[in-house]
Amino acid sequence: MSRNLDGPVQTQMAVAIFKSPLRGDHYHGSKGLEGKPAGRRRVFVQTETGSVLGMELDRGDNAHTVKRRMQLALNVSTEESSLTFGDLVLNNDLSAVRHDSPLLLTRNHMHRSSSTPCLSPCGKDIQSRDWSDPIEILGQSNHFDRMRPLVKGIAKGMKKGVEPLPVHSGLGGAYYFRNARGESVAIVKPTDEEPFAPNNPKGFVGKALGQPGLKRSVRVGETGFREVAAYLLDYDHFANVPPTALVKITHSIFNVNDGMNGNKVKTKNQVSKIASMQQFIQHDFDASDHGTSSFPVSAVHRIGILDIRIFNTDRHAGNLLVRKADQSGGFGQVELIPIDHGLCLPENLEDPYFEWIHWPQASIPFSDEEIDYIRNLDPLPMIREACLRVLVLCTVFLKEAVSFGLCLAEIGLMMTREFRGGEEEPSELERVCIEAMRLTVERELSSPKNFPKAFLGDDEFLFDLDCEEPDPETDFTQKVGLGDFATRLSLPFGVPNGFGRSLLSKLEEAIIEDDEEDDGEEAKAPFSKPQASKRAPSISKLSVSMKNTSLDDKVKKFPVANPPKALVTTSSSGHRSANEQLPSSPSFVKLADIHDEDWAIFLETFQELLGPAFAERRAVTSAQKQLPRLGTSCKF
Ligand SMILES: Nc1ncnc2c1ncn2[C@@H]1O[C@H](COP(=O)(O)OP(=O)(O)OP(=O)(O)O)[C@@H](O)[C@H]1O
Repeated sequence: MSRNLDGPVQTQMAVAIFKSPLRGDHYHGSKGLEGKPAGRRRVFVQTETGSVLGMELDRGDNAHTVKRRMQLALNVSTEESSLTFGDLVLNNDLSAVRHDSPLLLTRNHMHRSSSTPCLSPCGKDIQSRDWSDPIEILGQSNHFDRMRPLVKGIAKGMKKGVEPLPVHSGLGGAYYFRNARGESVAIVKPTDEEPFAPNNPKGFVGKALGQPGLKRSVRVGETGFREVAAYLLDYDHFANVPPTALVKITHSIFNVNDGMNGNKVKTKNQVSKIASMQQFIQHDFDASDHGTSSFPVSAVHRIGILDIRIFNTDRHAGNLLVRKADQSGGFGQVELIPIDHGLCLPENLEDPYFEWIHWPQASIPFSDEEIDYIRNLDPLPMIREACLRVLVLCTVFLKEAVSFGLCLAEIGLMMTREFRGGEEEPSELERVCIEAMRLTVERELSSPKNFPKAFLGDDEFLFDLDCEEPDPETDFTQKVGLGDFATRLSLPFGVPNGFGRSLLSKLEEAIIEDDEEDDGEEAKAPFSKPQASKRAPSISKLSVSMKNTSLDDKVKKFPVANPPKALVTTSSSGHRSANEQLPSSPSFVKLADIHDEDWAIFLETFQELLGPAFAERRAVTSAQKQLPRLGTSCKF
């Protein structure tokens, strides 16, 4: 991808979700998302420390005028700052910005650390300069209609002085907002109070918005939009995700740290935040408190289908609320409500977490209705490019797996990484991606004119295009083998006249050097733009054959980091340095590194490779005789 993912400054809030009203009644993707923005639009500008100002844009406004208003209203310096709208840096023209969009204002060229006082307002009365209502839904979609009565109810409650209740569980700041009768009706999670975000109230601080967060592939401040994305992607309310919207909300309950060391500011002023707001669902337990055998197969399947599609990295039992269907107290069927989708749609493939993977329900074949639902799915382009690629890939994967006849557990297992001897290995899905990347590269290399595109930006050249004879010692194609899949597929990986072979061997040499240089680098800047020389390594990691993969040792294993749950169990007292605490999960596959022009060919190749991979998975499942026999005859 040509886009710079070196994100803190340039790509903060994934807001393409708001580019288009989503089609309300259907789950097929909308291809033509662009619409003409109106002349007058209101937007919500957030600083990287979380302060938010609503403002109305006129046709003649530009990035400079927005910055100027921010400076006047919040008394922040806007020199050397960038205004961004999702992946787009707004240099001047604001025509791409749509009504009700959140924009982000960040400082350039600044090392952000826990001690960095980023654009902070200096105690001015922001609210007197902000014309917007106490709660405003961001984005226009009829999917948010279900939130409107809720918002009204909360506004009435606020008028009557009903205070929200802070939620003590979880790592992020969260609040139950209540209606005038004092009933909790929504859970609100401000984006700047997420774990490690500047205003986290539980001591997990140390990052600016836009930096890698609890999961390296999910930036701080962007979990809220994922919560909304999960709701919007839950077409037909199939998995039962509670209605969720992004809001701009003003209240004195919210937490503000002093911007330097995470200490809470004592005076409780009204403060505006951008937050996810989700309908509060009355429930009796969560799935960690309850035997799973009473969970309906269809509920598990539906949630699993969503999790696979959105590559959920956080489906632990606590994120499944359980409500007794029979409120009379009988121990009958229950309803499952999936919550907390802030860590779905990572920018790179990670190790997902699917609590349901070993539940017997997940090994029951999909029903006809579920298969129909999956067949009709179409990825909806509505989010940051890198996450969109994960969504597209996972939707294709799900559809193909179901056509092949795999069950939920098999699909989930293919996505899950293995830990051997305390080290992490790529999942089967990642191996297929790696192989597809390799074949894509080889296809590119078979066409000399295209060579630079596979690895480099349009104006960057890394290797001499000389034409040496292939050296069997260094011949990359021989060394890595093409794997069972490639040979079965008869893809055009042959490289004419030794030309590409020579290039490939050079490439591998460069990769090895580069990998050596890179060690440690990535940990520091996981979102840094892949430089020409840095794109290759992720492609090099495809030095695998699919089965009994002999990955190069350098890329094969990564020490297992503490999973995020380890953080959950630690006490929330005291401040956590994000750098100390962040788990370091390796990225074997960076979909964002694939050049735009190669994406389609990669996807096609990926799809072609899936059949053999599914067959292997099926063979493994059949061989696992020790598993309990599961089939449609199981009773739940
Ligand atoms: N829609 C909802 N309805 C009712 N209760 C909810 C809802 N969403 C969350 N909760 C409650 O709030 C708690 C915290 O929410 P959530 O897990 O989403 O926060 P979090 O800070 O992201 O947590 P974690 O750190 O575990 O990921 C949940 O354990 C659950 O009890």
